[in-house]
Amino acid sequence: MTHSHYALHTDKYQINMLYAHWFHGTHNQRAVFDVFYRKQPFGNGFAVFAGLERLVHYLNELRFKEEEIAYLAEQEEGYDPRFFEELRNFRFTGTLHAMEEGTIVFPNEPLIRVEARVFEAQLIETALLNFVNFQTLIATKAARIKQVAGQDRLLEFGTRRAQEADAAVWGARATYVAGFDATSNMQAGMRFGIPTKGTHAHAWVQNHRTELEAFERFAEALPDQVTLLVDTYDTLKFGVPDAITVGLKMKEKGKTLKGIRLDSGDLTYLSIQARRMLDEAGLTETRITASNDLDENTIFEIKAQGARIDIWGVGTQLITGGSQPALGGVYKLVAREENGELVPTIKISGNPEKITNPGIKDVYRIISRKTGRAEGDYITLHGDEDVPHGKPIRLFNPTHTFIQKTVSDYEAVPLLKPIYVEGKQVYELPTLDRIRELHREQMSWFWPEYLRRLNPEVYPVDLSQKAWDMKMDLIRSHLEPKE
Ligand SMILES: Nc1ncnc2c1ncn2[C@@H]1O[C@H](COP(=O)(O)OP(=O)(O)OP(=O)(O)O)[C@@H](O)[C@H]1O
Ligand SMILES: O=P(O)(O)OC[C@H]1O[C@H](OP(=O)(O)OP(=O)(O)O)[C@H](O)[C@@H]1O
Ligand SMILES: O=C(O)c1cccnc1
Repeated sequence: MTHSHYALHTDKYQINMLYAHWFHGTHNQRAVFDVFYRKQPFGNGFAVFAGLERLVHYLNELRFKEEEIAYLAEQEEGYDPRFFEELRNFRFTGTLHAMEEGTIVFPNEPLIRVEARVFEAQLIETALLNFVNFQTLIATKAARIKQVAGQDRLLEFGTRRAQEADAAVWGARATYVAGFDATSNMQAGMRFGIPTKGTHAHAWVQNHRTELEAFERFAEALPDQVTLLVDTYDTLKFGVPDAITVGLKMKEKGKTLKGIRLDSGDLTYLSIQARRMLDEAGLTETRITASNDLDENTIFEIKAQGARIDIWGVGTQLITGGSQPALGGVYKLVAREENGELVPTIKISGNPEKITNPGIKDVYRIISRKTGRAEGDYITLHGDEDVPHGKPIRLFNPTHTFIQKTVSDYEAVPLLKPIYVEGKQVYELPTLDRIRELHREQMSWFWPEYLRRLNPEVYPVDLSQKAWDMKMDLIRSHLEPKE
């Protein structure tokens, strides 16, 4: 979990490009990069942006230390030692705009825009994508689970199955951004102020002669926070009756058995039976938690079957991304310095969806004043166009341009916020609770058809006419034969 080697948390090709820029004296030229992704994760209609706080920590701490420089000096590339002087003075001095964490985001729009010396902008690519791709993926998975869970409580249980320690901690934070209620990870709790929850393992029961003895001793030790795991031997025959025995004894002492946890078998059937047994014993306040390889699909299914589950503990499928192990976010050069001016650049591909959107751009969310709902996201050229305020604008799909609509009477909400201006952090990181609130507000801006888990409608993300014209001009200039 150490952050001390942040500067080398990068790919070798970045160092080699830094070196080659330095070698040719072009390292101070400015460059602009956009971060975006192309394909929705999990077939979802949106993603939940996360990773900014980690990125800010990284940029603030980014320095080359002597031991890192010594390591670079050993490399087979044989870097000129004068290059290391440049690295010793390395600081992030660039300007960076980003979406706020918790924002609902869509493919092909800039989530982050980095404008810096190419020397800095190039180095940070790898770490930036590493943070944002992972955290955005996990926040999006959490949002899908939150959507099916409704008012039920959601606990993040994934640490033991996460892809190592950082993923567990920052992943837990990402799930909280998107609506989880608590985590079992104590470090995430302490560092980020996320509520923590815990029941007990099968080992506790196995460590006693009988299940009843195990339950009694656990309840004696933690009388105010007891949730008993009831499936070690036989859930309905022994586990629930033993829990009821303990719950009734606790009641006599004025205490409440907070809950039981089901961790195997048919969770619908077992929860219905367990609820009936608890209610018949008068333990109506005892809540039922379920766990066991759950995800949004099993939770949806189990709820639809009429299960009586109040709390869902979700681990593996959440913290690893389950069916989708990575978000394919990319970092693409959109402008470069030439004769002191920033000029747009493009990456052309045979696949129209892979052609990049050139130039320095802003993103606005167009909110209808009449409905309060988002009509589409509108990408403009920075500084080139008036922010559209009230004037009717035409939204057209950048790949399928015949799909168009005109929108008037709207509010244009800028989504890219200044985070750094010339190396100075100008954005105060919000509290995690504020981020959750922002996320909830944002969800309420969208029609349900864009948010649904299965076959969602595609939300429009459109280029302004000028941004579109620039793209077309650049494509033409690259594809026309040169004299
Ligand atoms: N009623 C249900 N409908 C759909 N899926 C369910 C239902 N109940 C449980 N599941 C899910 O079924 C999957 C596998 O459950 P299964 O019964 O095979 O394993 P298990 O109970 O853990 O087995 P074991 O008793 O060996 O531990 C889990 O992902 C679980 O969440
Ligand atoms: O199934 P997940 O969604 O990943 O949720 C976490 C799982 O981790 C624990 O099992 P494990 O077998 O590791 O330990 P235990 O002995 O406490 O059950 C817990 O009981 C859950 O089943
Ligand atoms: O508290 C729990 O029940 C728990 C925590 C982590 C993993 N599985 C279960």
